[in-house]
Amino acid sequence: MLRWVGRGRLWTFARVDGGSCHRREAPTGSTSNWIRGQSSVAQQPLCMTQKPRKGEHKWAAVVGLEIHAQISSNSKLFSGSQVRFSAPPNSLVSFFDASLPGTLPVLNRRCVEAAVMTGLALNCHINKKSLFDRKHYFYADLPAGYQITQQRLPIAVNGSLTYGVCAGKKQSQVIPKTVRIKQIQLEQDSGKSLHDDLRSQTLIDLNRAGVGLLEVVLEPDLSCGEEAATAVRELQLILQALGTSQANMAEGQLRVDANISVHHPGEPLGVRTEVKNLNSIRFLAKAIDYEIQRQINELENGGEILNETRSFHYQLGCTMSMRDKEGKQDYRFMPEPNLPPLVLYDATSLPAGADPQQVINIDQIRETLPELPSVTRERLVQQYGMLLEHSFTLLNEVGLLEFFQNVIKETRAEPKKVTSWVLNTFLGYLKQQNLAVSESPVTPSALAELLDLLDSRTISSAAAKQVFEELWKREGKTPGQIVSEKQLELMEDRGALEQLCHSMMEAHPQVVMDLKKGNPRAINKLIGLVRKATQSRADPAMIKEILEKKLSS
Ligand SMILES: Nc1ncnc2c1ncn2[C@@H]1O[C@H](COP(=O)(O)OP(=O)(O)OP(=O)(O)O)[C@@H](O)[C@H]1O
Ligand SMILES: [Mg+2]
Ligand SMILES: [Mg+2]
Repeated sequence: MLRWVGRGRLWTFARVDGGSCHRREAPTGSTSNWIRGQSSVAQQPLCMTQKPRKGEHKWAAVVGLEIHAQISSNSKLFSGSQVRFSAPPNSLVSFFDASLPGTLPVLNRRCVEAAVMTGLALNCHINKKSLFDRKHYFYADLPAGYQITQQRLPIAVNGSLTYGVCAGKKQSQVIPKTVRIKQIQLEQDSGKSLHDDLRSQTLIDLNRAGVGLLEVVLEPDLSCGEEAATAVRELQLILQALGTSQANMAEGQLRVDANISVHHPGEPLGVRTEVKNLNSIRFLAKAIDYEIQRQINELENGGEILNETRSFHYQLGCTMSMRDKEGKQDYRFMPEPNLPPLVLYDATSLPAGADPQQVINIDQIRETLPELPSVTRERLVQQYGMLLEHSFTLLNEVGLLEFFQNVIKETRAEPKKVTSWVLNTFLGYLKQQNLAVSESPVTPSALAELLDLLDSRTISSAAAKQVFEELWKREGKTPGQIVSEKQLELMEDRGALEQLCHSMMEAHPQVVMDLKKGNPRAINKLIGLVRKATQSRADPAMIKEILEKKLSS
């Protein structure tokens, strides 16, 4: 472990016991409910349909995001060191990553292909020639004193990202929105500083130093935390579908800087603050909404907004100033002298007889683009007749779409029935116990078998719920075994059911009276009583038919 003594000043290389360094826990938090309005009542975003708070109507908020996504690649952007999360500190560091003199960068082809693929998926123009620059700043986890990035001429520009925000009474309406993408640039990640406040020292881990990043810079088109959260979630799904980044925020593979300002509508944009390193979608939304409100309050009280960098304190739920009010940092950008321009080809420019191993062909990458989340949602709506908001839920929960598709493959039940069981019952149980899809005790095959039993009218839907509950107990029994052990088969004996209906009517003359007086709810009461008596084994439709016949005779 490298030790940085006296935070911010001197630093020396020293070896410390491997076990003495602890990863600072990244703020976690479920991202599962991100689309359903994250903001607390105290921090309502301006863009929502609720009544604005006092003073808010005079202000418009502007949000622009810089999103850093770690590229899924076996090795780093300019060195052959492995890329792996949670490896022992400083075990994945080449001489180049540690900036030893005389080492030179060698561009990783995979990272370039990932950037092109992401650019194409985000409707960007891919620059056939892009350049690398050095961005200088001093920090202990940046051993070279500069980061190689693409400031002057990035690999992709002028794209767009379309996402859907839920609205309406039950949030069941999906409003499509688009945010422009200014550029996507390739750059190196920095190392990690691990602050040990007890011993007043900072430990440096260079495993992350030099990992390839895609910086996606959005134009300031967003207007509140919820919009930002939804856009980032969509980008996350796109990156995961492309396989260009695992984009797991809890593991720091996707980090967001949020630039925020407020202004009076019709007037120029206000001064922006930048809230750095937000690594949970929930906190991103919270931080933005807090910061918007803070700026409004500040300006309403005669104060001014400083162009400063802030951090979000996720326990207190507020943003705090990180750096001095010294204006914009001078990064002393300069061309990277050790890297030539990055040249890409397409059908129009590919030299005849070019070795495919030596060139990167944009058209070829375009052909390998997989189905993107927006297309998957449309397909789900078309193929299975589900509501658009249901397709959103299926994609939002990690692994849920795959689970759904596996159930569909194995069951004869109608897709609508499968959708309802997966989204209501299955997801409901998962949420209640805070489990991920991969941790579910119920497998797709088990649910498919259960739905088949329901479809073939072997069991009633109430009995199916009972079977599901049993499956959830992880006792290793199949739905068929549970049904026969608990004798849950639908009651086929019509004579016995008629008898039961008869005695139930005799035992509850008041309900029968109510029914005769025209109270439509009374029949449900009788059906309920009969079903209870049969432990939900009787078909409610058959009970209803028998009762109606008896009542009219
Ligand atoms: N007035 C504004 N209010 C809110 N966001 C803004 C405003 N002006 C610009 N932005 C956003 O700020 C971000 C600027 O990012 P960019 O990478 O270009 O520069 P930077 O923040 O100065 O540099 P760095 O990469 O060092 O953070 C963009 O996402 C842009 O949309
Ligand atoms: Mg930037
Ligand atoms: Mg910035």
